[in-house]
Amino acid sequence: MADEKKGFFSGLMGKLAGGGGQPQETVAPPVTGSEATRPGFFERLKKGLSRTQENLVGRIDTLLLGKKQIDADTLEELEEILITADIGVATSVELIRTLEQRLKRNELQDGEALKRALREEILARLEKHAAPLDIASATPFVIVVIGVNGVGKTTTIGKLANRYALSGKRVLLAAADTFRAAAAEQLEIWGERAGVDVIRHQEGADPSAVVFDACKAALARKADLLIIDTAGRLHTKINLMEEMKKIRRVVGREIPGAPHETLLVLDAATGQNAISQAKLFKEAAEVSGVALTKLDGSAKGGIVVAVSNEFQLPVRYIGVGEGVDDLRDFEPQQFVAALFQ
Ligand SMILES: Nc1nc2c(ncn2[C@@H]2O[C@H](COP(=O)(O)OP(=O)(O)OP(=O)(O)O)[C@@H](O)[C@H]2O)c(=O)[nH]1
Repeated sequence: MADEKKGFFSGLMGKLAGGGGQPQETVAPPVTGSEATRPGFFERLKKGLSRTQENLVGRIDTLLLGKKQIDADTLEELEEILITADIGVATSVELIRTLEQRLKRNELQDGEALKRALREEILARLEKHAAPLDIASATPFVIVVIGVNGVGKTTTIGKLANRYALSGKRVLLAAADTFRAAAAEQLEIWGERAGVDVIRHQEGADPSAVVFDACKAALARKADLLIIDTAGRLHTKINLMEEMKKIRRVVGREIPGAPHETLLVLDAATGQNAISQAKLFKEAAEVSGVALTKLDGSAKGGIVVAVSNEFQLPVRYIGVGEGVDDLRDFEPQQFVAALFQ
């Protein structure tokens, strides 16, 4: 990690520990530096995915080493690798069935052909559900962000705010996670950095009231994008459903057609746990897209495939680091190229 990045995060933590009254100078300068001094995103993606690459492609290479011929046993062993690389049981079985067909058609002459076929099949599944968010499709475009604690929800909102503000969009943030004061404070710090206003109330306030004010403010200030941070907790499914219903009702009443996106943030490093969260949140909260964080340093990047194929949820963004420019639109071609480098 770059020193300047550490500088920002210790600054941010220091500011949080010291309470909200500290002067703004305590926040260190931009996190990631310019693109000129950092490797390009594809390089960072490749580096970030290196453990997943080892866990998946590395093990496939070992399996294929010295194999003269691909047969049913090879595919059986491959299935086990796919499952343990967090691609998910259903998707792994589906991939193997397709490869079996290709084997029967004599399309898998050797290891290279098998790898190529697997890459094509994974890409086809990712592309089927890929759909980058077009925030210009409505004004203001409203994103409600949900996800359990610690998955990188606030960081993701901060990165999005920064990115869209930099591209000239008028962005507004709403701190509707009113359960913890720290959540709103953290959001404000990201807001300050991005030069974006944050609508917040006191700790313990009704999240819907924050949402109501934020919608009014977004309309009055002619915002292009309103991002709402919610507690989105999963105490019980009923609780979450009720909270989300209320928020959606308020948003929809104030801004017809909104929310345009209910974005679920998942921590890729939690593997199967993230898969369970996707299932539960999809049932309870009408999730329309996913941001997968912490792909860097995780061996469980296969869940990108599981999430989109099993739950038919578009992966909108991927996070490959703590830096402000470490969150990007998910691009299947680029992802698969980085994985099968
Ligand atoms: N390595 C890495 N770290 C990340 C990424 N995204 C977020 N983080 C880190 O994950 C930690 C948790 O992020 P938060 O944004 O505070 O998570 P949250 O979901 O808002 O959590 P609460 O505030 O507790 O609800 C922070 O230390 C972030 O810097 C990522 O893509 N890669």
